[in-house]
Order: sequence, then C-alpha cells, then structure tokens
Amino acid sequence: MKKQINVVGAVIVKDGMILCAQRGEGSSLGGMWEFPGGKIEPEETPRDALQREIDEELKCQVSVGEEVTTTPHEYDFGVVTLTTFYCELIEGTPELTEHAAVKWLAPDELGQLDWAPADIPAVDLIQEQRAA
Ligand SMILES: Nc1nc2c([nH]c(=O)n2[C@H]2C[C@H](O)[C@@H](COP(=O)(O)OP(=O)(O)OP(=O)(O)O)O2)c(=O)[nH]1
Repeated sequence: MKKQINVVGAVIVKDGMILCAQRGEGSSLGGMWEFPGGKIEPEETPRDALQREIDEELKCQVSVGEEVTTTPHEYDFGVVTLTTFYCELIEGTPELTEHAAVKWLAPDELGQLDWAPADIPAVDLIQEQRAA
C-alpha cells in the first residue's frame, strides 16, 4: 500500500482575498502553489496541527474556522489526504520562511496559479462558495 500522508492547509481569508503560497524549489512539488500548512503529527487534531504549522511557517496566528473539504490525491510518493479550513488572521502578518512567495488573490483569480494537484478540489469549491 502507498504511504498515507495526512495534511492540513489553511485558506486564510482577509478582506475577501485568499492567501496562496508557493512551495520552495527544494521541497517536493517545488514551485507549485498550495495552502500553507503541513503534515498532521500523531495525537494532534487537524485544527491544532494547522495552528502550529501556520505559527511555524508564516510566523502569525490564525483562528481555524469551517472545513472546506477533505480529498485524497495519489502522488508517486504516496497518497496525500488534504483537509482545508477557512482561517482568519488574528495576530501578525504572514512572513516568508519556507515558501518562495505568497500572494493574496480574489477567489475568481485562483485558477491563474499552478496549484499542487491535491489542491484542485478545494480550489474549485472555494471559487464556487466565494464567487463575487
Ligand atoms: N502544506 C501543504 N502541503 C500540500 C498541499 N497540497 C499538497 O499536495 N501538499 C503536499 C506537499 C507535501 O508532500 C505534503 C505536505 O507536507 P509539508 O508541507 O510538511 O511538506 P514538507 O516540507 O514536509 O515536504 P517534504 O518536502 O519534506 O516532502 O503535502 C497544500 O495545500 N498544503
């Protein structure tokens, strides 16, 4: 059986715009766009994992709201099950530590980016749910 990887991603919304983050060139899926976050550690809830990852990667604090969706995607290195949550910034501003870049885009602009394949169902849903 392929390696199962459980990942959480933050859909951070501010003034109707969504934070998109570009993976660093050195990592898996380098250069592709994602929702910042990472792997859920054993004994961590998805929401706790997301708060920890955002604190570590973006040096800011979010409150984690409603789930967008949970979908599996099979890569050559394993199956990533990605759970995304809408989030709000409650302290600080996102800083680049691991990512190559971040962008704030309107929902109808999300399709311009080269998203990690696992993110496509979430991106589609966000566009439907938040269409202007
Ligand atoms: N954080 C995040 N990871 C995603 C998304 N979509 C997607 O396919 N992934 C993949 C990339 C990684 O293989 C894995 C998440 O691991 P991670 O964010 O902790 O990445 P990492 O730096 O530990 O990964 P690695 O290069 O060490 O393999 O899920 C997403 O929207 N957010």
